[in-house]
Amino acid sequence: MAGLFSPGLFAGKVALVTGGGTGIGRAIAGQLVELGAAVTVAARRPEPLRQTAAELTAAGPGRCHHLQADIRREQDVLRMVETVLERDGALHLLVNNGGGQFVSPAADISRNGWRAVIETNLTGTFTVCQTAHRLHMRQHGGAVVNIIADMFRGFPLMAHTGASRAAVENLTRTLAVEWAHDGVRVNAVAPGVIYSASAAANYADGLLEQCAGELPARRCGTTHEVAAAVCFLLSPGASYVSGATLRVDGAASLYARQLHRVPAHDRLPPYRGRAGPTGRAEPAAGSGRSRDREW
Ligand SMILES: CCCCCCCCCCC/C=C/C(=O)SCCNC(=O)CCNC(=O)[C@H](O)C(C)(C)COP(=O)(O)OP(=O)(O)OC[C@H]1O[C@@H](n2cnc3c(N)ncnc32)[C@H](O)[C@@H]1OP(=O)(O)O
Ligand SMILES: NC(=O)C1=CN([C@@H]2O[C@H](COP(=O)(O)OP(=O)(O)OC[C@H]3O[C@@H](n4cnc5c(N)ncnc54)[C@H](OP(=O)(O)O)[C@@H]3O)[C@@H](O)[C@H]2O)C=CC1
Repeated sequence: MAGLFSPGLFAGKVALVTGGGTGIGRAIAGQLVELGAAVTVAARRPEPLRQTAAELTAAGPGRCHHLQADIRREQDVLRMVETVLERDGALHLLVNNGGGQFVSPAADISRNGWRAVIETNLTGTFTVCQTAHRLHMRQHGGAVVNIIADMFRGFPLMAHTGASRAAVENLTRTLAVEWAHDGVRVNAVAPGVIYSASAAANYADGLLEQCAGELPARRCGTTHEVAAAVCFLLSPGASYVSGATLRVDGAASLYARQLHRVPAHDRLPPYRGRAGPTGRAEPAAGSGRSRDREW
């Protein structure tokens, strides 16, 4: 992406990227460092964080620190934001990218599985936003980008992530209004199917490759394409953009194909009003059989 944004665009800016050790978060942190920011990447596993911070700092011209934190733990979030403020003296740019889910029919998601995803994607994102605002942005302004997902038509087989990401989109709009007078802009980026090592590993059996040929773009997105959108929203070029969701999906959210295919069935009989002259209901439209189930 070299050359897309002005060199030094984020010089003197302090950024925090959750989930910044891998995949999309790493690409976002990389572009911010390339544009001069002092970035902290935070997540649970220390090794990817350490490696990312070392590689990005070596590449410069900005620098990258790392910090272990679980966004589901309030104390971790407080320590994370306090550490950035103590070390770098400010927090101008926040990217809530840390998150995850698993593939499961809604009927089979355990209560704990549901809670794990909601607490990570929704409550974790809220806690980080609220803490960053309380400790710094309320007084000094800033820009926030929340990473969500393509849940605009629901998210069959990932109900927990669909619900949590839709909630974060709504939260984004609320915060954009509530925090406007503090000089804080809050936006969301909704990636479509993005090729990351984690996505490839978690969506097994070549699912991503299979998806690629069925997307309008005929390929998956790259982590760098998501990062470029995030950098735009964080930049002064987006100074009048707040409460928006930018879809980075090559039009996939407008296209019919989903992870889940509805099997052939005739379980949704039509309502036909009063029975006809025979007193008997007509057969269901489009079905050779009449199920005429009532409940
Ligand atoms: C042609 C177009 C078609 C479109 C097709 C689109 C397809 C691709 C779309 C891609 C969209 C998004 C992609 C990504 O986000 S990729 C990268 C994100 N990374 C991850 O999601 C990481 C993997 N996930 C996790 O780490 C976990 O799922 C979790 C988020 C839950 C992490 O929580 P935690 O570490 O706390 O997890 P625990 O192991 O403690 O489990 C907590 C409970 O959750 C249950 N669980 C966890 N994993 C699964 C699973 N795979 N299946 C079922 N249940 C799971 C676990 O059992 C615990 O519950 P119980 O105590 O009740 O057992
Ligand atoms: N790839 C895709 O197609 C899409 C991805 N997304 C979302 O974009 C984000 C990045 O995804 P991607 O880069 O593909 O996958 P990754 O798995 O590489 O990124 C998720 C990151 O979140 C971190 N994370 C997870 N749980 C927590 C937690 N409790 N506290 C702190 N950090 C946490 C992970 O690190 P660690 O496990 O060490 O904590 C990891 O670095 C995720 O939120 C993902 O759901 C949305 C739509 C599509």
